[in-house]
Amino acid sequence: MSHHNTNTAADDNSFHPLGQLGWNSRVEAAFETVAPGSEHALYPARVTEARRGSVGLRMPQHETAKLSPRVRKAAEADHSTAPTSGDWVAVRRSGDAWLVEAVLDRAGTLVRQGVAKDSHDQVLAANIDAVLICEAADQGPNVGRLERFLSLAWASGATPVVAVTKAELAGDRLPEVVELVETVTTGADVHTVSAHTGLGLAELAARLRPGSTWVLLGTSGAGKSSLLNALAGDTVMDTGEIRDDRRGRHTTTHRQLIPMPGGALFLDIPGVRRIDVPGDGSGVDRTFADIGELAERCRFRDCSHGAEPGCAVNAAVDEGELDTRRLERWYRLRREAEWNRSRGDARLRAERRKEWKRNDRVGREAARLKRGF
Ligand SMILES: Nc1nc2c(ncn2[C@@H]2O[C@H](COP(=O)(O)OP(=O)(O)OP(=O)(O)O)[C@@H](O)[C@H]2O)c(=O)[nH]1
Ligand SMILES: [Zn+2]
Repeated sequence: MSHHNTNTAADDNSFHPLGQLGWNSRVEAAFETVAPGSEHALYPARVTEARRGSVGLRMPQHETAKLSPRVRKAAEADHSTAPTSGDWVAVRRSGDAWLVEAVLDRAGTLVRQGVAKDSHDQVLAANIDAVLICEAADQGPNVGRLERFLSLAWASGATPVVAVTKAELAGDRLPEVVELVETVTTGADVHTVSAHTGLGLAELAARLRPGSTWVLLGTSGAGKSSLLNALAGDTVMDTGEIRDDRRGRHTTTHRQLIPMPGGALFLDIPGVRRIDVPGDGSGVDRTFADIGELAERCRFRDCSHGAEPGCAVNAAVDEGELDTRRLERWYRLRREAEWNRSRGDARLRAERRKEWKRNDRVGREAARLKRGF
């Protein structure tokens, strides 16, 4: 397959030993903020896999590193600071082992909100530039699901790109499917592709800027693995049939940071299918930017788009420019985002209360010892 890169990298890092892993001037600057002040010799590395208490790394060779006491403690206090897939870290040698001394400042992060009351937000992937959202042409499309993936992607700070996969299976319905997808993908580009026929692959490959880091989102069976294999021109991921047939990984090496021929990288992170809307609501706002624009034209600044006069949102619905179902989904996702945030706040409050109680106890204990009884 040929690869045309229409976009040029902001800085050419192909000469750098870590250039193949997405090293760039931003990461270099982040590294420079921790390295000189350290008493140890520090080396930069990229996390490919987060495990319990340790991480898999590329530097550029594969290594495993444990967390330094400081990084471990910080992670215990705030889970979101734990090194995660895609993170750049500073490591040092300690005997035979590598130790993660610092997690470098992140750019885009894909965050899954804690679901249980006491669970923390989980950073699924760090330093991602783009999210490729896959939606199969023969299964809907499910626009509500797409909006959720888009909200998550926008909130990450990365650029979402939508792939309508398995295009050839939609037959005559394809234009209709793509049109429907486009009604909910304001601001995101849509590519119609087929891993089987090769349709649209060169155009999509052209989007994969060298050194950029991508994450795949999409429901099970959407064709993510097949698409990645087709883009790579190689079997880099197991696809549905193989998994079903052999109940094991077929690919020779399980690579979590998968290099594409053009120099882009795909982070393969397990368990990204369960999607909750990020609490800050910014992702939802970006996803529904079309409605946001309409709302700006309402007569009242605080219009609730109910029965108010001069409501531009309702006018758009009346004129058939805005689907009421999309409007309802916008309300629902905003409510969810709001709810998630308040829940997060409640959790923070509870944590703080616990900490105060602990400090109180420690203080009382110290006072008791001082009094000598
Ligand atoms: N006809 C056709 N089938 C496809 C295409 N892409 C993928 N498939 C099939 O769709 C099924 C699911 O594809 P996968 O690539 O495994 O899907 P996935 O999104 O990686 O699935 P999970 O790993 O479960 O999330 C497989 O049986 C593929 O062969 C395509 O372009 N055309
Ligand atoms: Zn209004």
